[in-house]
Amino acid sequence: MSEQPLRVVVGSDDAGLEYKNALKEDLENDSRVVSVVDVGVGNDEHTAYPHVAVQAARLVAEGSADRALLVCGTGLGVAISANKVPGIRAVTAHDSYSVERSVLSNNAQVLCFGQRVIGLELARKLAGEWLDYRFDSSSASADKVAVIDGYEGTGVAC
Ligand SMILES: O=C[C@H](O)[C@H](O)COP(=O)(O)O
Repeated sequence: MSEQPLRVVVGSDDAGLEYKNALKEDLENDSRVVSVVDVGVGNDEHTAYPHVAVQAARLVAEGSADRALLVCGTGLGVAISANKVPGIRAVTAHDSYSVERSVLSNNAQVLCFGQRVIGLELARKLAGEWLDYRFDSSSASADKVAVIDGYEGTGVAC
């Protein structure tokens, strides 16, 4: 049975613009993706990365999108920012195993890349792999993700 195609949000600051645009084009031409929403930045825009990352993460948190792919210089600032949105698990991952586990272990909905850290072709390959993974809510990892959620808000794990 084929997986449900994904609704993906893309976003970047000016330091990640080139990769964001390239990844967006890949996603738009990928049958595993049903829609791509670009929350910026556009050419010659200099919005600070937290604004873009939080806008993208909110779309995921409210259920308007399944995942977000964010790019800044390092992939760190967008991840930190996206994680401020309740319910969001955002990671920076620049290797294949971490990308896989970000979904299968952590049920992360947001993947972040650093344009100044990895090559474009590696970013494209990792993004392609990422689309194939789906979290298994019956896996042993699910209880651990629930613990993360339990800390959210109250600071006390359920
Ligand atoms: O994490 C932050 C990003 O890398 C951003 O693109 C660059 O931030 P800076 O200009 O503050 O170094």
